[in-house]
Amino acid sequence: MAKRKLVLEDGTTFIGNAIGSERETFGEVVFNTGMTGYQEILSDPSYCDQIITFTYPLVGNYGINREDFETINPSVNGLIVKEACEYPSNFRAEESLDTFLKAKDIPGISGIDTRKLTKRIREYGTMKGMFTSVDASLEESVAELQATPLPTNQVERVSTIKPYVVPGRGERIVLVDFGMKHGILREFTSRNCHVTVVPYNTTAEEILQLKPDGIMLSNGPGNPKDVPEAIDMIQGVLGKIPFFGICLGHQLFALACGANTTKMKFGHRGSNHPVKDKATGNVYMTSQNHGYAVEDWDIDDSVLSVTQFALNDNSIEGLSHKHVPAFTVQYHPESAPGPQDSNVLFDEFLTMIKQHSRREQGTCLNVQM
Ligand SMILES: NC(=O)CC[C@H](N)C(=O)O
Repeated sequence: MAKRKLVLEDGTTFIGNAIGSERETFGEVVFNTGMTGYQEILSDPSYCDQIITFTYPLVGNYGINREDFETINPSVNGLIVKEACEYPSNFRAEESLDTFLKAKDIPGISGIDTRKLTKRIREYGTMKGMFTSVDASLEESVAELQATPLPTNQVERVSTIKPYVVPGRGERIVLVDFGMKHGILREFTSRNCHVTVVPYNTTAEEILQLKPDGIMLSNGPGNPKDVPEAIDMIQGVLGKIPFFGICLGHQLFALACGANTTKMKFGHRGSNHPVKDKATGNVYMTSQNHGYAVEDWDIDDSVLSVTQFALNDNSIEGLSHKHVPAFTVQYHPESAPGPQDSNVLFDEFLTMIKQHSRREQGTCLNVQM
């Protein structure tokens, strides 16, 4: 098997086996602690431009199937694993991990000590890294890594270019696609909603013209501050239509309400992050994938309530607006992959929509009287 080298910007090197495509890539190296779900994770557009290392030592054992993609065009820049299974065994498997990586032009490296790599990232924070040939000069690679900034503006690359409709007989939802996981769309279609998926830069006026009952702000890659058009849009529709936001959608909602976001040291990526709901005291196990978080110290508490927080580091995991129907979570209630403890949030959103429309109708009746 051909060899490949992973170089980090601090000069740490790992030599392993080349898997996937031949491409020599560069990206932010992040780790995911999920024990399963590699297909969903590799195809989650929120990982655009990043190189993912799995802490679970065996990846690929149940292959790749047709149903579990979060998008069919993954934008991840690389994969790092301890052991990549060559011969998957599962009734749903249609191809091996390596075949999939080659078909999607994603390079990877196997056979390295992913625990050592993860400990390094935990200690120093996420770092830039690149795949090179084994005999490439370390000095040159490190100089290149240090001189090359991480890419920005990923949302415009992964969002849909044109709006499209998935018809249904229930509530009319406008789903703003910042790099949407298809799991979010599936949650609405399974509840019979009529979903219009729109590009990330759709304006408030364009959304209002669609007369939605509710607006869903999707997850997405990169820094929320790279998407100012979405912040304007949110300010333009807030209070007119009920809102629900997930992950990047949560961060954009916070920015639109005057809060701030900041980059975390190494983020939250995994399938078992405990989150506590302040009102009920319930703890949910959640699926997470984020490198930014809403800062808690400058939230205007006359506008926003912090509804949930992470038990691992106390960071903000949920927000709701104090005066208008809008709430958001930092984690992934659609799971895909991960536990489904918080899936009920989609039902709560549909209940919020019904209550809002009853209130609006009540207001109209009062006006007529
Ligand atoms: N999954 C997401 O939506 C991620 C949001 C954002 N890109 C972050 O890393 O924090």
